[in-house]
Amino acid sequence: MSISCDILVFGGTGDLALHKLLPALYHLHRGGRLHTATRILALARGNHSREAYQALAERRCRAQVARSDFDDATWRSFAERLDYFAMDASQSADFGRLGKRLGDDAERVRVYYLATAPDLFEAIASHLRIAGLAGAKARIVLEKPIGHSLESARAINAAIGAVFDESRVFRIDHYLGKETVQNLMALRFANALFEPVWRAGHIDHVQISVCETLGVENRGAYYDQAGAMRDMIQNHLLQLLCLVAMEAPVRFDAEAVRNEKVKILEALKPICGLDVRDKTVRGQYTAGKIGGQEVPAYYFEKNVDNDSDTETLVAVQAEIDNWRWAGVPFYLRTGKRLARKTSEILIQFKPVPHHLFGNGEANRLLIRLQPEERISLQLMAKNPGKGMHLQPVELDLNLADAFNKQRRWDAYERLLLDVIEGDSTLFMRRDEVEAAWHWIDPIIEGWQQHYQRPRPYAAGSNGPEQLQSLLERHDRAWNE
Ligand SMILES: NC(=O)C1=CN([C@@H]2O[C@H](COP(=O)(O)OP(=O)(O)OC[C@H]3O[C@@H](n4cnc5c(N)ncnc54)[C@H](OP(=O)(O)O)[C@@H]3O)[C@@H](O)[C@H]2O)C=CC1
Ligand SMILES: O=C1O[C@H](COP(=O)(O)O)[C@@H](O)[C@H](O)[C@H]1O
Repeated sequence: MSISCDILVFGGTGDLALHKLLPALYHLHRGGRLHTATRILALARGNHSREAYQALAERRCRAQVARSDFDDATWRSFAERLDYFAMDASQSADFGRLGKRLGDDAERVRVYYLATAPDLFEAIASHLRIAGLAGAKARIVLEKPIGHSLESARAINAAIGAVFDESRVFRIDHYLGKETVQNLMALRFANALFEPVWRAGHIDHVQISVCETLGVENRGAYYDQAGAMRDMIQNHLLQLLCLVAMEAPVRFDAEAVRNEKVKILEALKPICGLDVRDKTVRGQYTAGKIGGQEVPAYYFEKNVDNDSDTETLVAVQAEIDNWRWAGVPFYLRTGKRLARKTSEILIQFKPVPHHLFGNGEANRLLIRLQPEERISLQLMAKNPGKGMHLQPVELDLNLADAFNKQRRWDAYERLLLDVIEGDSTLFMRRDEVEAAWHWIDPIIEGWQQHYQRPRPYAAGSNGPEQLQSLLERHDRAWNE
């Protein structure tokens, strides 16, 4: 059981809080992982009574949690922890009221989870300090994206850093909480097999894909300002790239792991000016069909500008200028309203130096994060019967089966527990976030300078033609 604390969720009536955070806290409660004295306080401007908020939370958790994991008695005991406080987080005076509500127990651990738009982050940190609520036992959790550029990220980080020292700042990237993402570290650093071939001499290229069938749902106002580059590449995909490419940390702790990740981000070869034409693809979905249902074009989504040139798909050919990876392309791709939902990492090895048995295919290691968690290694094997006819076969590990179908933790469960326990290994450090923006900003500027408008692609398709040509021109193809 973890330590006793107050978890305060700013933006407690929002989509993230109701869809992800509360279900994760419910699971932690159900698994006996929350201290009996831990309380959860949701904060937002709307006027809700405690009972009304609990009813709202119950409705959303019921819809989110698997039926077999939800029962009324557990919900009632969870709801006892749950309360609501109406306040405007932009108003300093409201933090005085909050302080009174919390009482003054300087020894109590407080977790402030900012599930609001990032333009409130600076004000919330400063108001917490003024109200005397940011003492040594307080921690702050920031949702991605941290800002919309290097400059704005620096401003947010500086404002937060003026109130909370870095060890108490938890910049969340929920991809780092996914089991298979952590398994990537286990695969690389707990097995001797891969290390000797995990380098330029043996690897032809790497693909990192996060493809979604969802559109922007009800997040049009945010997404139209952000686009796929800021929403996904700047954080989730670059974090995956770091885990694939980093050197083995000397210890599995926050500083050692993050030191190695930041070295990779700093070694990313800049993509500037006209490079964007050769090394990136932007797309935007038009009307189409997903699962047999008609869906509208992006520019007809709620709260999206009718003339929007925001990208809903991006692909980038990244390169890492260091000894291990020089010359190996890392193809990153993410998009909404694509034909299928899948998140995966493909390591494409080079072919054997001499083909003894005619043409064979090169080995590939596929690490699938979603929808199922599996690791499969494609090897060449002999077809039964006469002659040496080879065929690719899969050595396939389904992680759910390997662990007796134990319930897989949702990323937010793992990460919330880490925050409560004060372990920031799976969170982004300030310099990582800034190094990522340092690489992203010139690409976005290049698009603006060279008027690189997004290419249209039909919802339910595999993306625009240019997505395929990014690889085809080097005789490669996306794993479909
Ligand atoms: N939704 C998701 O799955 C994900 C979201 N994120 C990030 O999390 C953040 C929140 O996203 P999301 O939940 O979708 O957003 P929503 O718009 O659904 O929720 C925003 C929340 O903030 C509250 N709020 C807004 N202004 C104030 C204020 N001045 N004082 C107090 N509360 C306020 C709103 O309530 P009220 O208006 O009543 O005050 C509401 O509870 C964003 O930065 C987003 O990028 C990150 C990853 C995934
Ligand atoms: O952070 C975000 O992630 C989701 C995708 O997350 P997943 O766990 O479902 O793969 C994405 O839909 C959203 O736009 C983005 O903000």
